[in-house]
Amino acid sequence: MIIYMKKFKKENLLAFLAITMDAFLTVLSSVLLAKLLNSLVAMNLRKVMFWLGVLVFVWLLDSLTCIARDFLKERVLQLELNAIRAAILQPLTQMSYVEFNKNSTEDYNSWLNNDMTLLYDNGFQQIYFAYEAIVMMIFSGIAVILFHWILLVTMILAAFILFYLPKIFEALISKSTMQVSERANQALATSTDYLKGFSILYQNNRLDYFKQKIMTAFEQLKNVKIKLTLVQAYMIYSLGFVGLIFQGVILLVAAILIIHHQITVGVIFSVGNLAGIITNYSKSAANNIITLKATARLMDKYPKINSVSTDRKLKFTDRLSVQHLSVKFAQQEISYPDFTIKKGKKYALIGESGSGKSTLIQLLLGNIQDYQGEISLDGESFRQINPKLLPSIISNISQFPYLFHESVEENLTLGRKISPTQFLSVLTSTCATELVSDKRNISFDNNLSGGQQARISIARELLANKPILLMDESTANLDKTTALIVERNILQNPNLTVIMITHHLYDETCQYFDEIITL
Ligand SMILES: Nc1ncnc2c1ncn2[C@@H]1O[C@H](COP(=O)(O)OP(=O)(O)OP(=O)(O)O)[C@@H](O)[C@H]1O
Repeated sequence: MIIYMKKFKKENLLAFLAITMDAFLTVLSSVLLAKLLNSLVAMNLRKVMFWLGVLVFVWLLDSLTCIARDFLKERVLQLELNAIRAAILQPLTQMSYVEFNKNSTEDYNSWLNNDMTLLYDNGFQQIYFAYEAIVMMIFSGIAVILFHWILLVTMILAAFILFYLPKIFEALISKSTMQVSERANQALATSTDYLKGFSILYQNNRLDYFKQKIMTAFEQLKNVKIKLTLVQAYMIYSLGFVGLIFQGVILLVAAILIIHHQITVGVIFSVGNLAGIITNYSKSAANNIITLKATARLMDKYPKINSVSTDRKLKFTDRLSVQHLSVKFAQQEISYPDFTIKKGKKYALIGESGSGKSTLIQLLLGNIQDYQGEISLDGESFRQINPKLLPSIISNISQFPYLFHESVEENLTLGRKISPTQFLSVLTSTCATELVSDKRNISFDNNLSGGQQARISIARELLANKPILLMDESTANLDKTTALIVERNILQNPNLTVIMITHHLYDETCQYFDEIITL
């Protein structure tokens, strides 16, 4: 967290300055109370009026400082949180698909949302609160020494005990914070899962089950949150009690000093105030630091930036070969026949359901790395090639297109610069020209047919202009006439090497395949 605070040095400096100013003015107003009370004891109305005026001015200044403090703190807090979000996302832009899948999308979502709320409340805020507590105590200490050194010694003793007492609770709070983060992750994953599957449960009259599943996850979250609050409350209120005892002791010391004419009567007001500041802020500083330490641990789980460089450019010049390839899952082992995919040729991949067609696609994409046998690209083993490089030469069109809730155009370009000629040629070959003429700027919100979505996802991959194209039942959602046109255009493209999984080999397109691989 300190690293992120250092990133915004100037902004933090201003925020800390405003906090310091507020602490100074708060303590100053306490000291001024002594002046006011002493004037009252001396029955001097002019002086009372004067000190009251000064006090009101200090309060006004303090209110303005508080507005500035809140603004500056919030601004830097938001900058820091977004910098952490960027640091969570950065490694994702550099990792392989296998590494990305080590965590679920719900995990990532939870880190970017739930964890940021925890880091905001129990992390960064606590640093600013702790700093506020420390400067309050320092200023109060300076103010107290103006009255009598014995008061300062008593207050330091109180502050010391109140600061170290909460250590007893540290481990418990740390454990409870981690539990809250984990349960929040799980609740988010469950609610996302059941909300996505709402239509299935609706059709099956199982909406009670829908509610019950989501609520069970939130019940578990509720329990750990209550536990965390309870542990924090035990700490805060037991310390509060000890703090009150110390305030009593400090007032007693002040009373003894007044009786012995060591300090004036008016000081009692200020001492009461300053004792309150010191005891309250010393215990809250301890609480802030413990909560902060517990929360900072959250950041350990985020992926770190992988420093392996990926400067190498991968090329496909001749062939992709598979030899003695097999992959083991818990329940079964799938073995593949040997085959060679030659540059520019077209292959149909057929086989019964469960024979391993989609698994082969995942192997060729480098998304499964635990396999036996050999896959090689132009004679180089896949095991020697960084899997992150494979997407630069291989496109994959799945049977289940995913469209972002953006315009059709953005779904096609994904922010890439594409020449109008290439754009038009790809859209024509995928029978998708009408989509860009009519719906180019509409935002996708499940308002396109299955066939339209499929055509957009096919066009999107072709626009990437990569030499190898893997298709997993990609035209299954299209009517036969359109499917035939799209398939034929792809199969007739001499620049593409195509491996097409299909359950229906049409006579019309059969002639374009160079080989049929049967699993
Ligand atoms: N990640 C995995 N973990 C365990 N088993 C898996 C995994 N992926 C696939 N399988 C199993 O491997 C087998 C082959 O699955 P795959 O999806 O490759 O078949 P397919 O030929 O594409 O089937 P279909 O034509 O029905 O789509 C199936 O029995 C499946 O259960």
